Amino acid sequence: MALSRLIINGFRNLQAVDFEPNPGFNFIVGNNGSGKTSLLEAVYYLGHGRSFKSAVSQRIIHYEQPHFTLHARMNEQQHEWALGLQKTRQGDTTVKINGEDGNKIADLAQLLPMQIISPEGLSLLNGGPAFRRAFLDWGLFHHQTEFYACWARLRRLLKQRNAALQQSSQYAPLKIWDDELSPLAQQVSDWRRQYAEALRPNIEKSCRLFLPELEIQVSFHQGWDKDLAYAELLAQNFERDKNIGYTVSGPQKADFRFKANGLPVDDVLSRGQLKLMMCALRLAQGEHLTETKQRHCLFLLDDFASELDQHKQSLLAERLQHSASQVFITAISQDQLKQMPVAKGSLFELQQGELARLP
Ligand SMILES: Nc1ncnc2c1ncn2[C@@H]1O[C@H](COP(=O)(O)OP(=O)(O)OP(=O)(O)O)[C@@H](O)[C@H]1O
Repeated sequence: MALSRLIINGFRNLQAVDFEPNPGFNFIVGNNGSGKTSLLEAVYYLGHGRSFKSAVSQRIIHYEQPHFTLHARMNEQQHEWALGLQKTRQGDTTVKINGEDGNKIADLAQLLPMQIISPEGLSLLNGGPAFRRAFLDWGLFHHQTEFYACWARLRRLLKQRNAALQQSSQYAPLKIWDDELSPLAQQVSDWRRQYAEALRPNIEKSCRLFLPELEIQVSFHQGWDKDLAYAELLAQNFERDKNIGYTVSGPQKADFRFKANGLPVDDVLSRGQLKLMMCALRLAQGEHLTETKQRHCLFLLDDFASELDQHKQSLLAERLQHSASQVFITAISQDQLKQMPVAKGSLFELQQGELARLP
């Protein structure tokens, strides 16, 4: 999968960007504040319907514009898609696929599997479990067609159960929710466990390459005692859940933990090592998608050179090349791209939100 044209209007300081990306490497250089991260953020927004930087989409719209629009032309296995997304200051979102309205963000996300490696992305390793659940669920979204609907239904049921918890003094009225909720929770957990297991060899291989000095262990935790059926646990925990006011255990608390030499990675790894581990995980997930679904992720790398020594930079360049994916890489200057195969890709420069192709 590769974007063959990208048009960005009114997105942060990118007033009118229109270019034809290289199907391989795209290097974007520019001074601080020129719009490099914003360009990656725009591509990410198109594939996720949200930013990786800002929780409030209105702040992303150019100060003087009523909306932003993103258009892309995308090719995959001899098919071409025209994708469009517009977000207004009022919060309305329009998604168009091949000129047709009424599509959802999930439809765009399905077409555009992508991985981001950015300074914010370190939260995958040093943030809360929600970031690691999102990592697993990204994989399931692309591997298991029923996952998205099942997880959405489960989340709705949990919300309703939490509201009911505040009103019931007996367990009996909650059992109606729990009878529906339990099999869904069990199913989501089974899928997550299976995916985590399937991904493990890719993660181990990738970590051995990027962090050969460390023994990395990965483990999946489903969010409740694995020897207990979820329905049983909900009934058992009723009093505790009622006192706290919400459902304490379950798939909404699952985690995918990483240890280095037996210790939590966020405690022992340097910042550079954390970045390498993030690269290893993202590349492993992309590689697994290609192996199992014959699909290529798009890779977005913000501030590629920071924290990495030259050897690791060239290792990352090599792995990205090996992935045969389309890649967007930002750097302050061409100097920082010495370890990258610049001659094989396209080089662009951003100056105050204006993009120009360099020879
Ligand atoms: N809603 C907005 N409208 C217009 N400009 C904005 C908006 N939000 C942010 N900006 C500006 O857009 C510019 C682009 O920021 P961006 O983070 O993309 O730069 P960058 O090239 O990645 O910089 P750095 O190298 O410092 O990371 C900044 O000057 C920022 O102040």
